[in-house]
Formats: sequence, C-alpha cells, structure tokens
Amino acid sequence: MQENAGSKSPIKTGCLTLSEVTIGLGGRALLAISATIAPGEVLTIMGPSGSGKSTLLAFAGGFLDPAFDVSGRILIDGKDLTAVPANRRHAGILFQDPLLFPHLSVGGNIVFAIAPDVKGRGARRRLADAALDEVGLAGFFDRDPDTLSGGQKARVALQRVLVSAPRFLLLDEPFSNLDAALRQQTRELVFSKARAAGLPTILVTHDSADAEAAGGRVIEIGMEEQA
Ligand SMILES: Nc1ncnc2c1ncn2[C@@H]1O[C@H](COP(=O)(O)OP(=O)(O)OP(=O)(O)O)[C@@H](O)[C@H]1O
Repeated sequence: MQENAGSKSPIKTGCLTLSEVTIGLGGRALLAISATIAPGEVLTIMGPSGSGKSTLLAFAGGFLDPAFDVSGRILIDGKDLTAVPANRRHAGILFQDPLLFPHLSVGGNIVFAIAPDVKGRGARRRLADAALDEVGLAGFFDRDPDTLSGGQKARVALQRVLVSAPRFLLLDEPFSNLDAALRQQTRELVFSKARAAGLPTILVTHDSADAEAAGGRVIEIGMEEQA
C-alpha cells in the first residue's frame, strides 16, 4: 500500500491484473492477454500498427468504444474494475500529446487534477507549486502552456497525472514526440516516479529503447494476425 502525492487519504495501489482479456472487432480476434503487473513495475506492450495496443489501454482505462467485443476482467489490488466507469478507475493516462488545457495556466492544469480531498486554495496551490518544482519548473505556475517546450509540457502532464492520486498508469507512446536526448530524460523521470509511487504501469511503445529503459517484461501482441 502506498500514499500518493496529491491526496490526503492513502490511495491503495496494488497489483494490476488483466485476467484472460480478449478483444475483438467485427468478428475478428484482435488480442488476447493475461498479465499481472506488480506495484512499481512497468509492463511494455509492443506490436505492429493496428495490433490493438491503444485498444488495450482503452479497455484498461474504461473508455473502450462499445463497437469492440470484450471478455475478461481488469482488477486492481484484487478489486474488479471491469464494470467501473472511467472516471472512477483512478487510472493515470499519458498520451503522445500532453493535452494540457490551453485555457488554464500551467499551475491551473495541475490544480485542476489534484484529488478533491485536498481542500483549500492555499493547500492546492502549494501542492501544485511543489509538483512543478519537483520537475524543474519552479516559478512556472502562471505560464501559458502554449509557451512551454515539448519536454516542459511532458513534465507538466506527468505531474498533473501524479497529483490526481492514480492507482495505475497507462502510457500510450508518451515519449514519441520528443527528440532523442529529451526522450531519454523524460522516460527516466516517468519510470522513476512510477516506481517511487508504487504504481503498476502499462507502457505502449514502438521503440525498443523505451522498453529497455522501462526494465520490465515486454509482451508482443498481434504478431500472428499480422504475419
Ligand atoms: N473506435 C473504433 N471503431 C472501430 N475500429 C477501431 C476503433 N478504434 C480502433 N479501431 C481499429 O482497431 C484496431 C486496433 O487499433 P489500435 O489503435 O488499438 O492499434 P495500435 O496497435 O495502437 O496501432 P498504432 O501502433 O498504429 O497506434 C485497428 O484496426 C483500428 O483501425
């Protein structure tokens, strides 16, 4: 059990389990996977374009299009999430695009995500400032997100996810817009924070260097269908 930043009450993290998950589309089997991801472990999913990597993350996050046929279950710390709506799964999700809200300041983006049990403007502001400081963005609270570099945006997106007190992380190619040096720096930051927070993490990537840096198991999906 771990206490995550951004929440006053301890958030229970534990193993993330994909139990006999199969996903199909229009009568065609897309993927089948069973895996248990330990707290702080990063499981990397690789596979050809169209093999269903993002679809698997959508299933795990609870936002899979109903057009897909699904069987199997997803559990966190033994609790079945399969029927739990996306907004109550406490999944922290990072996409290729950091998707910062353009109408909010950098700090506003973080404050917006802080768990609701942190009360009071002052306390929320202090948490947001600390989150920015932690990733080398002290003093950036009032900045317009559009004025940030790609790497700075990626760090704000990461902290925005972490202050929301997630129980697990879903990473959909979050480094692929970054150049090589920044990519290496950012993935080290993301993986070290995932480990420190004890979050089970699923990483989808095309880049074997990402998988290597993640340091965990790698599952290749969809190879049979594509061969
Ligand atoms: N909402 C949807 N409705 C119908 N088909 C979809 C939908 N979303 C995705 N698909 C199809 O499902 C399959 C898997 O798509 P998915 O995006 O999961 O692949 P991927 O492995 O993440 O690909 P890439 O590496 O290119 O991102 C593809 O054939 C895609 O066209």
